Amino acid sequence: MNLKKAAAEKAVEAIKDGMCIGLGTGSTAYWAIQKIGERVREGLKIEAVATSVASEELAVQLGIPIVPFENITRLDITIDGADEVNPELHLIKGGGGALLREKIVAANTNYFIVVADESKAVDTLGSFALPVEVVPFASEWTKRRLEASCPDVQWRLKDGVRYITDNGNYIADCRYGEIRDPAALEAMLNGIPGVVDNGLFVGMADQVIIAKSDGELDTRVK
Ligand SMILES: O=C(CO)[C@H](O)[C@H](O)COP(=O)(O)O
Repeated sequence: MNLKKAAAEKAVEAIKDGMCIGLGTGSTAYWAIQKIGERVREGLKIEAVATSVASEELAVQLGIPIVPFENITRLDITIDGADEVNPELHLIKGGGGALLREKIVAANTNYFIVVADESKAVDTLGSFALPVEVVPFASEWTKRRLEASCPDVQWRLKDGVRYITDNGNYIADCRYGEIRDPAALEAMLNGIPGVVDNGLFVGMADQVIIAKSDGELDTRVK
């Protein structure tokens, strides 16, 4: 059974004619975009904004009408994946490098649905390295500031060179081990000059759908 697909397809049931939809990024959001594409081909009338170039390209291929974010005044539902989800529905996101656009879209949506397989459900956030988006200027200085609170900070690489986000920035992956106070850490990191944003999504998810290997869908709401 494809757990990511099961969770994603359940979330897509919430989408209705006339809605503006935020499209997430990653291998779980992929299945949501595929299902939305199928429903659009069957006649569903929606508009969408994407959280990454990759998701936008996929949506266009599938015939989903993409509009510039600036052109819309409301976003009804966003469906996106996560790297970790804790019992309070706080998240780590950004494993796919799209955390900044994902956070902007999630922050401006009326109802943010997170879809995941059961491997993403954790008691305490932090085993997954927290992605922090950093501007290239003085990036080593910013990294040293990150190292003051985190024992293991690594630049994300792609094909042996620094990974560059859709916004032209770097990602520092920060392995905290355990994040006891996600809200405090999120605020502290975003207070460091040179940090654009980080992958902690605190209090943003309205609903989380977790697909379990026994076939059940565990739906949690805020
Ligand atoms: O935050 C993300 C991308 O920036 C993804 O939603 C997150 O990494 C989960 O990805 P996947 O669904 O492939 O496991």
